[in-house]
Amino acid sequence: MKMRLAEIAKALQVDLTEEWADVVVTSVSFDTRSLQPGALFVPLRGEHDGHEYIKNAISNGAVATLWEEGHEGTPENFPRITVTDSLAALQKLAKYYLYKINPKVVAITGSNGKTTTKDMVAAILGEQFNVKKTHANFNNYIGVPITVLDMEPNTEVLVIEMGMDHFGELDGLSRLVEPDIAVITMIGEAHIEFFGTRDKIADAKMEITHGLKEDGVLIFNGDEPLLTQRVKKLTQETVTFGNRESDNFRGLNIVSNENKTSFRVSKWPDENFMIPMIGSYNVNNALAALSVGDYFRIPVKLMVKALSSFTLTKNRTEWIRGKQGEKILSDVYNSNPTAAKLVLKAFSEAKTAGKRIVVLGDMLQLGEHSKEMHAGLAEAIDPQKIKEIFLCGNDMEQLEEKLKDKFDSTQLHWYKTEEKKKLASVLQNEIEPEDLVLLKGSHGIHLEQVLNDLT
Ligand SMILES: CC(=O)N[C@H]1[C@@H](OP(=O)(O)OP(=O)(O)OC[C@H]2O[C@@H](n3ccc(=O)[nH]c3=O)[C@H](O)[C@@H]2O)O[C@H](CO)[C@@H](O)[C@@H]1O[C@H](C)C(=O)N[C@@H](C)C(=O)N[C@H](CCC(=O)N[C@@H](CCC[C@@H](N)C(=O)O)C(=O)O)C(=O)O
Ligand SMILES: Nc1ncnc2c1ncn2[C@@H]1O[C@H](COP(=O)(O)OP(=O)(O)OP(=O)(O)O)[C@@H](O)[C@H]1O
Ligand SMILES: C[C@@H](N)C(=O)N[C@H](C)C(=O)O
Repeated sequence: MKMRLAEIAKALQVDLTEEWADVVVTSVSFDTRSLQPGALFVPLRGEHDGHEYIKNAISNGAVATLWEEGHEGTPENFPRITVTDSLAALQKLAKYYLYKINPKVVAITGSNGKTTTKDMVAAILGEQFNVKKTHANFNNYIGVPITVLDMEPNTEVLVIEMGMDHFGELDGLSRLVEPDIAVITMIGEAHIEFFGTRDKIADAKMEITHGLKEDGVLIFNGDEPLLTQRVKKLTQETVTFGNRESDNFRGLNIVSNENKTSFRVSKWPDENFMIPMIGSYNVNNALAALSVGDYFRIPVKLMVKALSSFTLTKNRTEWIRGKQGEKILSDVYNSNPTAAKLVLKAFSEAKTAGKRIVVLGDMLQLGEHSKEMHAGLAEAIDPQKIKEIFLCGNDMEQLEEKLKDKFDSTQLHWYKTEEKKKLASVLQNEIEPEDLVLLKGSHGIHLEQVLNDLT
């Protein structure tokens, strides 16, 4: 971006000291640890208050800052815009910048598959448009405005991931970006602790349509009755993807192995599609992305090409070579029952001359039924396929109990969350070069620490 402070102050409808009017901002940052020279610093509150880091911001090259009125430590003689609430100002500035750049907006949500679908959509649209996509998993009330403000002036399409774990969050994000296309990948159990039922998760996910333009489109998983029921109330056009005869984009002839998944699509029966990743469930993500590409009239041959070589954000079923030559399937960004069962089943079919070893971390935010949901993973763990299991976290102890009749004590290990180092050490001694290792656990369990010990 390139905006004068005078323009930013006008967008925020606040006063500005005249001498600072021509200061030019080229980016916006809420974290001095990654702030780039030329940035407008936006102090936000986490465990600490971002205002404490103003000196770091200045030394790292910030040219101006937002500053909440009444805050101590005001940086005298440093360009600042005084606001009531810096987070609200960040969101308001994002809204202004979005209108200024005026891209088409594709908003993506769902219990699983948001990031994967976002990456696929960006790859497909990138064949013919200047695309800005969400960085990593920046998908909330901070991440979305930061993504908007990170757009280049020539951005034609904004592909934005939207996450939520409470009612009202997607409502706010949707009204902020006013999507032309909204995508709901699926309804699972992620964050069910805060909703109680999948039914209520579906209600929350439908909030993504609250800002959807009247001539916009909702693209959703037609295999999900919780969605097919709810979309009937919409005035906007709807498009479905999935595995039903009636779906606009239906997956066919799906063949998946550890490195790639090939499939066909009902709309283009003569085209062979391939995604360079394990897991037939990822075909639904690809179908959602193809639905978006079709809306933008991307030629199918370009969509085939884009999907065959797209770059997936790290730690989503990513194969990594371990120290001993083993292959590690890293799925450590997050976990919930649907995702865990699906990746366990896909991993169980991966070819190997050695053992398949599974490391499962707790699935967080599952609420009152968490323990039984953890035990329920047993249905996806076949002792004929999985030779050794390492479990990490309080609720995974339920799964250990459930598996004791299938695995003996040399094959089944449970550790507390804080014992990851010990888990990694024992695991290291079990691993042989031909083995495959799956790592899957919630963000808060931080299995990436085990991954780091193995690589
Ligand atoms: C407010 C904030 O910036 N938090 C980030 C900060 O967290 P922390 O509490 O450690 O901040 P501090 O107390 O250390 O610092 C306070 C502020 O000062 C800044 N600062 C600090 C030190 C310094 O030297 N310089 C500084 O400028 C600092 O940046 C703070 O602003 O740091 C963490 C580590 O980097 C960040 O992780 C944290 O970011 C939070 C989590 C955040 O929301 N970041 C967004 C950009 C984002 O989108 N993050 C996503 C994850 C989003 C997510 O969880 N999505 C959910 C669904 C939505 C749930 C919603 N209810 C919610 O609460 O988010 C999902 O399921 O996907 C990501 O990073 O992946
Ligand atoms: N369509 C899908 N259905 C079920 N599980 C999926 C699907 N897509 C991905 N997954 C599983 O969810 C994991 C996370 O995928 P991805 O990061 O794309 O989802 P996400 O919705 O962004 O997740 P999070 O909200 O945790 O960031 C994958 O590694 C895989 O295990
Ligand atoms: C990424 C974050 N919002 C999230 O989903 N957290 C899970 C539940 C966790 O803390 O593991």
